[in-house]
Amino acid sequence: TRSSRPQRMLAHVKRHAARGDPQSVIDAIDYFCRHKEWAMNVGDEKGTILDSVVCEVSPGAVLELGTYCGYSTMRIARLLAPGARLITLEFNPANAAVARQVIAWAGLEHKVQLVEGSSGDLIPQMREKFGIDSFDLVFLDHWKDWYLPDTRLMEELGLLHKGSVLLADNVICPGAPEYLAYVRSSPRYDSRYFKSHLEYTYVEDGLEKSVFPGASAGSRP
Ligand SMILES: O=C(NCCCOCn1ccc2cnccc21)c1cc(-c2ccc(F)cc2)cc(O)c1O
Ligand SMILES: [Mg+2]
Repeated sequence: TRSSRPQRMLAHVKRHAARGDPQSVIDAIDYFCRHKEWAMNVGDEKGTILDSVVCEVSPGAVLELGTYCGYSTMRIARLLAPGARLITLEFNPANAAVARQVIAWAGLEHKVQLVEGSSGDLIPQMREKFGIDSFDLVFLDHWKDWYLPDTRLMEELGLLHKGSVLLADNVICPGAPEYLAYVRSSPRYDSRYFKSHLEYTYVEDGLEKSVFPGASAGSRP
């Protein structure tokens, strides 16, 4: 049967990127998506904003919701300090299989734990299964209408601490209106919009960065 777009992307990576060189894998995917076939990676423009937030937070524990082909996974993992951990969740097994190979080609598999399944099922298992107490950074890039319920779930499970950062992709396109309204209105978050463009296009999109000031914020003194 005909190959999938992620499979063609992986073939392009293996042909054009150097093993063990994350930047060359990132560049190969950006080239593929800009000049051959568009794909929904966060991309180079929003990617530099992601990079700057990762460097600012210098997280010990990161959760990524939405691996897809592993592009943002690599952007984050290549900037992590030794010993820091990135857990990434992917719902689609075929995409997960491609992502594992992309991450391995970049030589970043020892920094990344890719878990297949739904965030709603896996987030409640973070402590028991992965020994995670809380996350310093969460990158939301999965189903856009799941951003808010999953954020509420992480709050309720105590997986966010004072200063935890939520960074959400696609808050304009495709859009996450209920999530945006929540993080921008809740006294529980200091939220800021980084205007950019939908990956590899001129359409507006952006990232919303929301800092969790602590569970007590917004409750009665
Ligand atoms: O849809 C998008 N991403 C989500 C994928 C499924 O994610 C499912 N998924 C992955 C883990 C996971 C865990 N639990 C549940 C669902 C879970 C997405 C879409 C576009 C886009 C923009 C314009 C268009 F014309 C067409 C598409 C751009 C993006 O940057 C995106 O991220
Ligand atoms: Mg996205």
